[in-house]
Amino acid sequence: YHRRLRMPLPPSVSTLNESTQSRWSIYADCSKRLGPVISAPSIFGTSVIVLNAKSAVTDLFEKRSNIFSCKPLWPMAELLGRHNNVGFTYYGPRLKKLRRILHKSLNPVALSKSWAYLLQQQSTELCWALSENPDNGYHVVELVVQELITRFTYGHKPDQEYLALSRIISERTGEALQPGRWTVNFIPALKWVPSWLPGAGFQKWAQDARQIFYRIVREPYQECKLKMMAGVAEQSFVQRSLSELASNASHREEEIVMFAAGSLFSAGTETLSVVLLNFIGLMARNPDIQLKAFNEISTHVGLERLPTIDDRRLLPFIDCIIQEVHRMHPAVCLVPHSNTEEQIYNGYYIPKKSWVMANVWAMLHDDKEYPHPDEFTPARFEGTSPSADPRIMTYGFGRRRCPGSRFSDLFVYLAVAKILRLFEVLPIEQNGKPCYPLLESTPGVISFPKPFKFQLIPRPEAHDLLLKDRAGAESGKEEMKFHSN
Ligand code: HEM
Repeated sequence: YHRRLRMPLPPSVSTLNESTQSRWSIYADCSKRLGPVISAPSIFGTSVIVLNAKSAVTDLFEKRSNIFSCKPLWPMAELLGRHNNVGFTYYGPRLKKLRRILHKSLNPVALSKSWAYLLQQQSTELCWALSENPDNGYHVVELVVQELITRFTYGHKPDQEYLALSRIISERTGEALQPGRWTVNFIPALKWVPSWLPGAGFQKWAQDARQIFYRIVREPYQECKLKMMAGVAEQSFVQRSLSELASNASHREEEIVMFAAGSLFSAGTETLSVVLLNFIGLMARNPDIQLKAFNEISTHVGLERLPTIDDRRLLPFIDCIIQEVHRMHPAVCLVPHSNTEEQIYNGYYIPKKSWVMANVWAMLHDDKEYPHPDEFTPARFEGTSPSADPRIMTYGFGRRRCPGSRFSDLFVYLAVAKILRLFEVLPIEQNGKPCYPLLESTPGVISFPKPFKFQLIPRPEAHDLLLKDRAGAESGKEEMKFHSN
């Protein structure tokens, strides 16, 4: 009470008119007047603090990570069972176990030893699928990324049913998180109200979604276990993690593997698709940048083969493009954390269990750090220090930083380098005029570009190179097979 009386909350943004501007850019504008730390209209009756500067995010999410590594409370999402997912798990021993098991399969050594093949193959598949079905390019990107994540997690491609159920869960989760829609989000005790009571229809709605959620988490996991017992499981996150567990592992330990696996589809597919779609859209608007990248590949890798992971250090301009794509359009513009204790920061009071959001978009559009931030200029990253790299921010912070960042970054590199080697990306034409992708983003937690169309013009030898790469990948497949007995 003493602190609460003496310290003010950060200066507040009174209204949000999201019809004309996204929330992150409204917060960025306000912070120019009010300072880097502001408070926004509350969500579910809880204080919302927005951090618009890198220094504030470093001070709180990194230096005070013991306090700021929790996630906000989402009672309705809990009713859907989503608190079992890594991204919704509150900070504590369970989260540490989940992240430890993910790290075992996603650390740099595991990546180069175990997943190089999958990343190489699936990035070539992306180029092949795009060349086969260019009119539907936007959805091709999403589908290939979904295949990548499911193959990594369970060792096989997703079937139509799994994709359909995952889509339902993603939509239901979005609805569960809608501010103001559910009373239980304001009064968490309603979680315990039985579904037969009048007015408790939300319980039935949540129960249906929860059953679907548990199905998509349990069924592929059980299938992978059965394949392991039969000795025919492909290498995957589940297969690796289970084979490392002791033979007398408890049910709880197995559950950790199951829920860590069940988190990856929702955490990895949309974010990764967004980055690739923004890349393609930005390329369609920037032919000169494509040419510069193609020349870099032609000079340092040659035109006889596709770029590989080992070529990465030879292609600094490709990396500049990737950094600039992340900077222009971060996949997650507002990254929410929560604090387990009340805090004072720069003379302001931050109540316990606030929503504290890092405004990644604001930090990456700060014109002091990135002059002319609305212009797509990959060359701004030529020779810059690693501290300017936007990926320090776009993959999150402190103890919650994205565990899939290295895996994802390697895939983005391979996809970008291969697309730039194989194709020229052009806008489609309408009435004889180029129709450039607008790349307006949707307002959700993950900011997808609105669907757009593009054309791909093959560069020399593109088709032959793709055929050769696919054949090579197929013949190396046997090495991936895992026989547990
Ligand atoms: C370009 C693609 C991606 C981007 C931009 C991205 C970004 C993020 C961000 C911003 C967070 C929240 C971090 C925080 O709260 O501070 C996060 C969390 C997470 N990401 Fe990613 N991610 C990507 C791809 C992936 C992939 C491919 C995987 C899995 C293989 C993955 C797995 C996760 C998981 C499990 C979490 C939850 C971590 C936790 O809450 O402790 N992500 N990611």
